Amino acid sequence: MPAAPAPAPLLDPVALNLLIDELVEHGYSVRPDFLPRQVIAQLNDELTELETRQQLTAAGIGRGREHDLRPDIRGDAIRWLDRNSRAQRAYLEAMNVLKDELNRALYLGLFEYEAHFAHYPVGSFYKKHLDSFRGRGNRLISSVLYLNEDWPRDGGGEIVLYDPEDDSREIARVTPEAGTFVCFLSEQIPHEVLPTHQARASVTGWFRRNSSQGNLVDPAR
Ligand SMILES: O=C(O)CCC(=O)C(=O)O
Ligand SMILES: [Fe+2]
Repeated sequence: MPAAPAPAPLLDPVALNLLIDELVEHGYSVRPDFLPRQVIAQLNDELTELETRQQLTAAGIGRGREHDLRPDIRGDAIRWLDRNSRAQRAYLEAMNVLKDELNRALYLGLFEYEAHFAHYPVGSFYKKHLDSFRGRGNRLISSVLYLNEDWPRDGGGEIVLYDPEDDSREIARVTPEAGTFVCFLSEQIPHEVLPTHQARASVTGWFRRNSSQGNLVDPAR
């Protein structure tokens, strides 16, 4: 019996290498069409369904006890991934492959990935921020996967990345088009989400290293 053809890898090895090179050289990477279209479409359907059923929660800022709702700073609604669908598992599997590659190339000692769906309603935004405070954070690499197909030119909602040395200097502006994957060094790259003129769907996640302080393990969220 002829051997069954090997399934296509979830991540294209060439794209993976480009991502690592860009991350090392610039501190960020932008990769279009990073995952199979089907996975993106299923994640988008799942998020639409969660939104329709009102299963998303207004996002806040700060972690643990310092968590606070601040609609003047961020206006998205989120839900953490729970591996409850095939698409989520495919996505998390791809992030696991990426984590191993990052560890191999950058010796980061990453061992955990956390991610949530995010829905930005029309008019919402996320003001300029860092995902991790210098020295204190354990989020090392941030990732965003966009889910909206055919994002219009005037749709707004771009992510803007800024120079770590001068946070008024824009270094990249990316349209949130389905399949585009953005990642960057959490402790270094200030970024923001510009006001969106369309409902905007994404999966945001972080590769983390868990740092214990005394007996306290950092709260994951
Ligand atoms: O959705 C994006 O483009 C970025 C979101 C973000 O910065 C965050 O959730 O921390
Ligand atoms: Fe962020």
